[in-house]
Amino acid sequence: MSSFLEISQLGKVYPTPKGPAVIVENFDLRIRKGEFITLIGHSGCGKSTVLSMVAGLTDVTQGGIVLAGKEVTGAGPDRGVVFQAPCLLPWLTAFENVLLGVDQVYYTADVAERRQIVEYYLTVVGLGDAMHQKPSELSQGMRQRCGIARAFALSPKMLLLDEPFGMLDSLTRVELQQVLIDLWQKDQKTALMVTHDVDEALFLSDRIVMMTSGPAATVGEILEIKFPRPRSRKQLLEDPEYYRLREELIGFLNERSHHRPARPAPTPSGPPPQRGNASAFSRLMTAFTTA
Ligand SMILES: Nc1ncnc2c1ncn2[C@@H]1O[C@H](COP(=O)(O)OP(=O)(O)OP(=O)(O)O)[C@@H](O)[C@H]1O
Repeated sequence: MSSFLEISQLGKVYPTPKGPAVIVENFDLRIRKGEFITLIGHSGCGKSTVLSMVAGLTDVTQGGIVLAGKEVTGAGPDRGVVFQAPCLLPWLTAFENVLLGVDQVYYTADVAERRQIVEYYLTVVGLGDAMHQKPSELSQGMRQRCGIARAFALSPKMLLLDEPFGMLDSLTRVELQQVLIDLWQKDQKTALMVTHDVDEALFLSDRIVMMTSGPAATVGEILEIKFPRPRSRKQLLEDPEYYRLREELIGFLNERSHHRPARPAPTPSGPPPQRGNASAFSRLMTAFTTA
């Protein structure tokens, strides 16, 4: 398979007062152009650390990352990052926040073209009527819509999303999953996203990468999600295959993620998962039935 992103033998060791903590070890993953990959695993296993190394925001201790044939050595506009909370500048409007990056990336385009790009993405994410409001005048969901618009407007080669819907209520979460996947499909982006939510992963992904629990977390299993696109949530929930895949994911998270050789390391194991998978499913079902 030809890879767009190649993560090879990736490792991360953090210095701690008790000595070096091996967080991620021998993490190998190849992602094709246009794929949507989610990373799932127990809280504290190292998902964000992997994403952050791909974003170039955290140094790599071992191994390497190659994006579109070029080694990742730091952050850059070829990777659009969306975090749980979209760091917007509070004194600028949503429009100006997105324009800030667009001005840098499309510096050869004229002003009207740049404004058109910003307006287009803010409208597509549903902020057409609120684009001239400041972050303090926007709801959490609207701010996250702005963060998504900003990431896509910069036309990155790859989208990196770290639990982008983690702070949203279930209805908004479901709405924004749809916004994200529609944009991803339209712009034909390659995406790597961290999530705790198995239903979110099943709805969005081409493949779900299950990470083993730390210390020294790595790729445990990879699940292929072959539901046709565009996906309808209703159809997924009526498909027995959905529940089989869901069982497999939960089974891995409950048991198999721990079944790896014990490795003495000075790091404490992470805290228990913040969101139970069963409750994530209930939230999704509630969102459906109340939508
Ligand atoms: N700068 C750092 N220095 C030392 N340890 C760190 C640092 N950053 C993260 N860690 C540790 O690395 C481990 C993995 O953290 P990370 O945030 O990548 O996990 P995660 O799987 O994304 O967690 P969650 O699902 O809770 O967001 C944790 O034990 C964390 O405490």
